[in-house]
Amino acid sequence: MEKYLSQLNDAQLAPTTHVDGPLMVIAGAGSGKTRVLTFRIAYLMSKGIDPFNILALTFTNKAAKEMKARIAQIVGESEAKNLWMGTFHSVFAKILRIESDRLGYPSNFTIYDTQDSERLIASVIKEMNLDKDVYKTKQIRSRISSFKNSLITVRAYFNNPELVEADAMAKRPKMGEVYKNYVDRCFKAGAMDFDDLLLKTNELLTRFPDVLAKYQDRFRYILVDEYQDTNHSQYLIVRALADRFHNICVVGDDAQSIYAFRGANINNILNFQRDYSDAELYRLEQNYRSTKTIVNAANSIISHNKSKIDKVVWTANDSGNKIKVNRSLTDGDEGRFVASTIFEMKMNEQRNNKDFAILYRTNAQSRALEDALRKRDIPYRIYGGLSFYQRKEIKDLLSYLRLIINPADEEALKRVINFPARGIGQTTIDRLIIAANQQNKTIFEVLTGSNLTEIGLNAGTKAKLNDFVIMIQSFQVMNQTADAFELAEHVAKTSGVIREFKKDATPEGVARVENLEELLNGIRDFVEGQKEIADTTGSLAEFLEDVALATDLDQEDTNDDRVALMTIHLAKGLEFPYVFIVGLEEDLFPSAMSMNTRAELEEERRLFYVALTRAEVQAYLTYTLSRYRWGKLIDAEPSRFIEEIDQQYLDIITPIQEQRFNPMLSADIFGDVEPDVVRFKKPQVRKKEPAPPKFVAPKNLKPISKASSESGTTNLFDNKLIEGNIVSHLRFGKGKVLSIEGKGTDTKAEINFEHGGVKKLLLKFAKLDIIG
Ligand SMILES: Nc1ncnc2c1ncn2[C@@H]1O[C@H](COP(=O)(O)OP(=O)(O)OP(=O)(O)O)[C@@H](O)[C@H]1O
Ligand SMILES: [Mg+2]
Repeated sequence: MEKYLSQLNDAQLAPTTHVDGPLMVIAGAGSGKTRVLTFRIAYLMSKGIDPFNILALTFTNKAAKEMKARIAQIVGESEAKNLWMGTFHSVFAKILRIESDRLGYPSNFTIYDTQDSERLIASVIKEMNLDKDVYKTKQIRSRISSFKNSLITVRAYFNNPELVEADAMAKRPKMGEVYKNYVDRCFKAGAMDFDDLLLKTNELLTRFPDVLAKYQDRFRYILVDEYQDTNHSQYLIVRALADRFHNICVVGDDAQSIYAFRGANINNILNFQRDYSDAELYRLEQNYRSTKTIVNAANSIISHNKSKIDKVVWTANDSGNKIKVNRSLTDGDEGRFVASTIFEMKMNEQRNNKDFAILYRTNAQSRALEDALRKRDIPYRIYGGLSFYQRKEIKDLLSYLRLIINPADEEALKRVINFPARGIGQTTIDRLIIAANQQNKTIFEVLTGSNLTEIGLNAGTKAKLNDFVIMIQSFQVMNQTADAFELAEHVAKTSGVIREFKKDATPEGVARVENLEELLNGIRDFVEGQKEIADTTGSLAEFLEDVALATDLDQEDTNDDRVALMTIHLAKGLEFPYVFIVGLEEDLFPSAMSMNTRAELEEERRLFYVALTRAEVQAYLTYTLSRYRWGKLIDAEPSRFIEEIDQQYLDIITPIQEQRFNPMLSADIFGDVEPDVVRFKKPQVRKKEPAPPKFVAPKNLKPISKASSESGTTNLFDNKLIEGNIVSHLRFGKGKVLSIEGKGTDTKAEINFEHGGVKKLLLKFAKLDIIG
């Protein structure tokens, strides 16, 4: 039997080695569902199934990457890279590009992010002369999003009197027209929003039976992780694709369904056996992640939910410490408690920053925590929130790049036509939009093909517009030969974007310029990465796709040593030795907005279950007696969830801060929390199975030959790089050379990197330092 299969228990082995026919694994947190999915893919490949025929859908791109790296370790990189693996959005964006002409879209369609969609909606509302206090952009966008996720097209909307009436009742009688205009404008701009990526895939598969047949034939084996959180649109796609071979494997946990508010439908689990009458159902019961205390406490919490599939979760791990519950006076105190506990644990237990996660219900809670971590010099990273790519300066430059690839992209054009200011006013832009609407053209087409005098523009304005068009066209010409980095750098300079931000000498302005430089670095990295990796091509279009589909968890390199801060929603599927769940107060968690019905409250409880089950060794629950919310200090009450946990698993910490509370001391590094509150015994957790053979660089290795100059490319193919060398790479970190093949400028090395797994690099491009 394959060696890796010995890393599974019998219950896990059964679904892993189930090859043909539908199967579903329903099991509690930490029981190895994701592991089963990963190993099953390796197993299918070992049975001769072509990786091109396997489609695996994950919750984040990061999860897909990790899964692929794990599979590569088992079956080899060259095989693993042919798997179709990623989020629903990224996989189907790829397919939509291939099939775009069927739907009348260009293959270089832009993907609008939430911000682009909101801007377009705001623009439509303004053009329609509607009251923006009634037609609120965010509300309209989320309504359109839910239409799309329920596959309610514009036509279906108008054919549905209930929907029309509901909007009339809500004093938004023009909702349907706003929806229609928004959809038309996206289409004309050659743009899809996130929800379109699913909606259009459904349209593609229903309207074109030959396309459906093609992908049914391609994806003979389909696997879906976190199945409990698929929405209706995703469900239909999966069902259509699996309809021919029925080789569909879904894994999930109804107790972790936390996206109902975004349309996730728990019935997808319940209906699985109805859809596939021969479906095999597997259950896993043993949790490998957490201590007995955590597993039992989580079980006691979820037992309060009425609607659930009953299941057993137990663990052979040690009991571990009780869950610590800490009360603070204010959110500032809560932050200080968390920071000093982490500080102490690092000192006493030699823990790393990345062993800790702080989970909260809402992004707004991060500020107090950040302040406290900063005071203790504890490095942290916030996931979610405004991502790098949504910052103003970044979007400005990206909009130029988008326009090069897709000149129809209306949002990109509106963003940069007068940025940096070149004397093209709002009236001119409004006239252009009207002309484009009347002539059924894109704005760029109006600019290049129309008689601009006819639409009332004077000679001066026309000259300015002409300069703009010529600039964009010159970029397009350059795009045919230059790589994405050369082009982006040229655009940043020529367009004046960098110059504009450099004028601003405030710290904010300086930070913006740094961010732009960071973006350019990122593009350079991307281009070099593409050049290095054999058999791939890199282009500006590919870079933009990467950016558009980056999810909140995918940002930057996540391997460095930092405390993780994120909302519980984002933490799904992850695990950390130490987990703080903060802000456990009524109206915050459970959220005040989710307590109207039992169903909503049960979803909050599942969210709490997800949070608690992220912890491997120790969980902390914290709440405060007062908290700043909506700009004022309000009294808070402990969350009902704390009471609902079987109390034998809790250790209520004496709230020493109250006795010692003295704001003057709060900056004192040891002054705010009594040390013995946080000096815990060494947790006795059963050592888990040996970690997969991940490369770990030997400690204290000093570079012995610095092969690369600061900026130059290393010519390592004529250096004597040999198998077994330890090398260091800018992006992938340290790695070990597994093998070398080819000669001269074609020399390639297969390297197992700390960050990024096994990669095959062309040495003439690879920037490597030999360090051992
Ligand atoms: N048979 C096993 N032996 C040892 N460790 C295991 C085994 N099965 C799973 N694990 C480990 O237990 C942890 C939880 O596994 P995994 O993440 O696959 O669970 P899951 O069911 O997907 O959890 P979640 O519901 O949170 O997504 C991981 O660290 C995994 O490596
Ligand atoms: Mg999982």
